[in-house]
Amino acid sequence: MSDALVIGVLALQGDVREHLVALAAAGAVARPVRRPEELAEVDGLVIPGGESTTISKLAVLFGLMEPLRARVRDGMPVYGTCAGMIMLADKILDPRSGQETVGGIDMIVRRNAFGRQNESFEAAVDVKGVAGDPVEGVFIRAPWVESVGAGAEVLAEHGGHIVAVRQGNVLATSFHPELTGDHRVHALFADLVRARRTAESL
Ligand SMILES: NC(=O)CC[C@H](N)C(=O)O
Repeated sequence: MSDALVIGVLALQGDVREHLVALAAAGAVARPVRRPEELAEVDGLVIPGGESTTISKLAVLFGLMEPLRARVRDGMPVYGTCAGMIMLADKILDPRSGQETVGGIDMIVRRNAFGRQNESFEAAVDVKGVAGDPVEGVFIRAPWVESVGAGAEVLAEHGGHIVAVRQGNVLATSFHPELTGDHRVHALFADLVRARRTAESL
């Protein structure tokens, strides 16, 4: 087995390329994942921003929904941004009919909570676990987290709303660090993936 840390990006829809670049900058071998066989080969996975209803539908269509749930249950580290955060919520407050999630974080999210596309904004966000200056948060039709259960840890808030959460190896942010050139959140995630791999090989 090679020593390289292999992190996939779910490549059904959304800003896949930006995550591949950010993960490579964080020291991982980054690969797009579209098929269950590709999912089986990665140490960790990013679910990008995009449109959660579309990603959900395509995940079912490509036969990825159950394998995704199984790997998350099994402890594979996963990081979701924006639509990806929605995919990792155990519950959506306002799902489109038939919209499913992978789940993994005991939280309830509200889609498009920060407003429409033209109300997108940037804000400095202090993220627990990211040292130094606040992260520049890019919010694009972003969800927020209405509430978290006991197992989930809030990592950041903006305007009184929860915008970053972690539960075990599952990490989610309402905003898009992959769009800023600041790779500290991806580095934090790569550390999670590395720690999990080390734990597994003991
Ligand atoms: N930038 C984004 O990922 C937007 C998310 C989108 N509003 C959704 O519901 O999936």
